Amino acid sequence: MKIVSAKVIVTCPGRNFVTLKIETDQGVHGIGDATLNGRELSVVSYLQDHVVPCLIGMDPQRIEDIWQYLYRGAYWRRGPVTMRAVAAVDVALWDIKAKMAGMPLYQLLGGRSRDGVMVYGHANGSDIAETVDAVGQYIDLGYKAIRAQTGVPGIKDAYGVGRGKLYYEPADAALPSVTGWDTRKALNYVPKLFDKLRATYGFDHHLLHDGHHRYTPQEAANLGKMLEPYQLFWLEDVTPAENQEAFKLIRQHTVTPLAVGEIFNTIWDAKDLIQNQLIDYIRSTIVGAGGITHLRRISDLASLYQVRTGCHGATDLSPVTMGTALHFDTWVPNFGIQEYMRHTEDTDAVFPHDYRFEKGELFCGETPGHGVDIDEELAAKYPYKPAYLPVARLEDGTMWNW
Ligand SMILES: O=C(O)C(=O)C[C@H](O)[C@H](O)CO
Ligand SMILES: [Mg+2]
Repeated sequence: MKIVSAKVIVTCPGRNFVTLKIETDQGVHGIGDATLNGRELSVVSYLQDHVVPCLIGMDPQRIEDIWQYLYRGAYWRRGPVTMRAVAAVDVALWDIKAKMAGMPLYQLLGGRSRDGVMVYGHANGSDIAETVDAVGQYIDLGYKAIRAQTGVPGIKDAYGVGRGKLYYEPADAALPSVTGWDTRKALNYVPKLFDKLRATYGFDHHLLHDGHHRYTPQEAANLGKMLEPYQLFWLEDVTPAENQEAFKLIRQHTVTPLAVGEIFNTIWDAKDLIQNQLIDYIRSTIVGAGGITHLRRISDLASLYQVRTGCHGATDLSPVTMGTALHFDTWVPNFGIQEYMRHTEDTDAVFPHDYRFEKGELFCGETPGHGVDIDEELAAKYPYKPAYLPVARLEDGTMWNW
């Protein structure tokens, strides 16, 4: 069996997506997601110019060997661009293998560990009252777990506050828009949100919050401690994870569960945090961390330390990643939760899929493969549009972490 073509498809049905379609001499094709939000074309070039020429003629059944070829063989390892390209190939090959076997992907991974996959949605509002209402709407939709982000008085365009109700899309301008940040204001305001949420809705639902890399370790520890009475499911990315020692300080001061890893690319980014039991949930997902082949290694390491998975699932991860992640979540023994930001109708039409939402859970389908395809004719109607993630500055103009 041979790979006869590998095509990179860029489409923007409301936001940009990069998709790799691999075709075989047996007429079976597979697709993988390669989207890197705000830096999409770098992965397009990596794939088109440097990966596709190597793939033609290879045996698509040799998933592990091709993974090693692309990872070791490049000499330059890791990084978001490389690992997204590797992920796209890997997922397309798993899709092909599962189609050839006539099985939904979760069966190939080892079969079902659960019926449905608990997801969390994103509730947000410009202030506490609006966010409390938004959380109520998610509860009404049947969600069991909800991430709550609020605008903070005095902070311009605080992280996580969208414009529509169920949709949130931060990559919104042809050049990065400038948002603000003020830790003091956030530390005074965010705990009040969770106080109000628990007073309004009680403790039956899981609540989550994303610090989006904004706090110093000491501030993060303080926030975690202040949030303890509200029993969060997790506090995410509360400080940047480049310096993983920082998490020791946070851990010493709070029992609020910690989640990290949506910007990690490999097991090497996560290894120390996991082995030192400094986090409770690992956020890496299929497209970010080298596909099924590599994410499986990360989750196996995590399982040794009772760290559970919490795959990233923002809108910049295409339905291909979502569908694949759901097969992974359905199998993975140490599953925690899956993030679920809904895609727009236009996106869903470009990527026909068989997963479905019901009562706070997502269910992968039984179609052979990962259950997601691309309508190339429709995709061609939505040409690429430059769109950047915002940047953040403090009040005095200092650059901060968005
Ligand atoms: O979904 C989350 O938790 C995020 O932090 C979303 C990220 O900002 C988004 O994926 C960036 O592209
Ligand atoms: Mg996040």
